[in-house]
Parts: sequence; C-alpha cells; structure tokens
Amino acid sequence: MAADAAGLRPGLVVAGHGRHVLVEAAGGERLICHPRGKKNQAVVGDRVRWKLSHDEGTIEQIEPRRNLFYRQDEIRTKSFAANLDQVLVLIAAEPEFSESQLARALIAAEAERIAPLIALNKSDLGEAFERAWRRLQPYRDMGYPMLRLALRQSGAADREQLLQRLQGKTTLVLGPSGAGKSTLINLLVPGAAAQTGEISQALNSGKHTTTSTTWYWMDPQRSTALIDSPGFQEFGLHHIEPARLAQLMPDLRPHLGQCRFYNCTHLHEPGCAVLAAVDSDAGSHPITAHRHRIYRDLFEELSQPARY
Ligand SMILES: Nc1nc2c(ncn2[C@@H]2O[C@H](COP(=O)(O)OP(=O)(O)OP(=O)(O)O)[C@@H](O)[C@H]2O)c(=O)[nH]1
Ligand SMILES: [Zn+2]
Repeated sequence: MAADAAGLRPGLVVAGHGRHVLVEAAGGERLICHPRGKKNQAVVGDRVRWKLSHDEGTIEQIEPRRNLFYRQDEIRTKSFAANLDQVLVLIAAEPEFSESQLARALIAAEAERIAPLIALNKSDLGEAFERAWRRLQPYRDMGYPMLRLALRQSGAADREQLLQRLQGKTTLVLGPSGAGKSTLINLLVPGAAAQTGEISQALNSGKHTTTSTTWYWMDPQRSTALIDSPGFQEFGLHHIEPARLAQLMPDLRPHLGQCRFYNCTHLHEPGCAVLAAVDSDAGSHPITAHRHRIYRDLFEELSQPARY
C-alpha cells in the first residue's frame, strides 16, 4: 500500500527480538524496523505506521491496543503480544504440568480480558492422561473451554477440532516445554519451521535464536493467526495488584463482596465468604483447597515490594 502524505505506511509486527522487530507491510512483504526513540517499544501483534529509510524502516506510531498480554518479573517487564483474541494454554499428560503455572497464565489473560482456552495433549497416554484430565476439573467447573488432543497420533482430527476454535482469530499459544507446542504449530502452519529460520536470520543477522515471539498466518487469506511465544516458566505477575487477584480467579469471584470486611484479603479474616467456600459441600461455588493455596501464594508474592 502506498505511503500517506507524511510517508507513513501501515504494518503489522510479526516478530520481535530485542529492540528491533519484523514488520509485515500491507502487501505481505516484511522488513526490519527500528523504534523511533527509546520508549514505545512495539510488540508482536501491534499495528504500526512505519517509514522507509534505506532498506529498513522506523516505527513512527503504534496504533492503540485492544489489549497487551504481558508478564512481569521482579526485574523487568516483558510484554510480548498485543491485540489478541484468545490465549491457548497447551499442557500435556506428561511431563506433568504445574497447576500454579497454568493458574498464572489464566490470571494474566483474565487481567487483559483475553479469553483463555486450555488444551490437554497426549490423550494416547491412558491413565496418565485421565489423571491429568481429573486435575483440570476445577478449571472445567470455572467454565474454561477444554480440548483433548493427541497431536502426534490424531493430527487430522485435532486439526479440525482446533480450527473450529481458532478460525478468524489471533491466538497466542503458551505451554511448558515438552507439551507439544512445536508439534501443534507444525500441524497448523505448514512451513512454520522454515519461516522461523528465515525470521531468526533476518532479526539476528544469521545467529540462530529461538527466543523471539513469532506470528504465523494459518491461511493464505491472512485471517487466522497463531503467535508462538517461549517462556511459560517464570510467569511473573508483578503488574497485578494483590487486591485485584481474587477478581481474576473465576472460582473466587462469585464470593466477592460477601465478606464481613470490605477490604478482606481472604487469607485469614473471620466472616470471609471465600474461606467459607474452600472445600465446602454447602453452596454452589466451592473452591478447592489447592486453588486457595495458589491464591495465597500469589497474593503473598505480589505483596512483596518489587526488587529492582
Ligand atoms: N505420546 C505423545 N507424545 C506426543 C504427542 N504430541 C507430541 N508428543 C511428543 O512430545 C514431545 C514434545 O513435543 P514438542 O512438540 O517438541 O514439544 P514442545 O512443547 O515444542 O517442547 P519444547 O521444544 O521443549 O518447547 C515430542 O517427543 C513429541 O513427539 C502426543 O499426542 N502423544
Ligand atoms: Zn474474604
């Protein structure tokens, strides 16, 4: 597409590495762009206005974001994707997933009002799978959509199942190492491996890197996208106020506003409606003891002063 009077062209950020990003122009061609100034770092999924200078570009504007998915550890903020429709958390029967990591990813999505979708892979593993599926019961009760996958065995069927959920949307895929994220991306994006090679070469001048977030189109019409992002581990949530945490946990949420103290932390107070629901048979929204422990641990973690 032609540049406007100021020489600006529209583009989409499709990969990021450090300060420079790869931008896809309206016609589909891609080029390296650098941010203008120190602030305003563009992230994958950003719609930008860029200007050509020599054979690279500078990003002059970032369009307002619908949402920004980020995790923040104690040291630095790592925002990594913007303008998402949903987050797909891919876990597996083996290696055993960490419920705390799963809970963190869901809370990060809830905080930005991005719809989460959980997929449990390796249903061919029999008993180990059923055990993992049972561990996810509280998350089904919370209303999160959940898929059973066997990506290595039943690729074609899984592909159909996934397409129904992904079509026309932009989905960030998150998952711990070994759950099958590469298998899933290769199933849905033919040629993904080759693309990754090209991107890392472009961004990193030939050095191989797997640490950048990458946008993949699933269809030639460029209407359905997957974003692959490393780093499910160390999912810091330091950008979230502890007092806001309970609202981001759908099993705690229905009990809020019913505690004796308006500023109840739901950790130890008498007359706490959340505590009353933990492992309770009475009432319609029970909270498992494990989920309350995750809440407690996170609340304490987020209450620590940030260490810089
Ligand atoms: N049994 C079983 N194994 C699977 C299935 N899907 C993937 N795997 C295997 O699980 C292992 C991890 O799969 P990957 O796709 O490499 O997982 P990943 O999440 O990308 O892992 P990293 O590369 O470590 O980030 C591989 O050995 C796959 O062959 C499945 O449905 N069943
Ligand atoms: Zn309370």
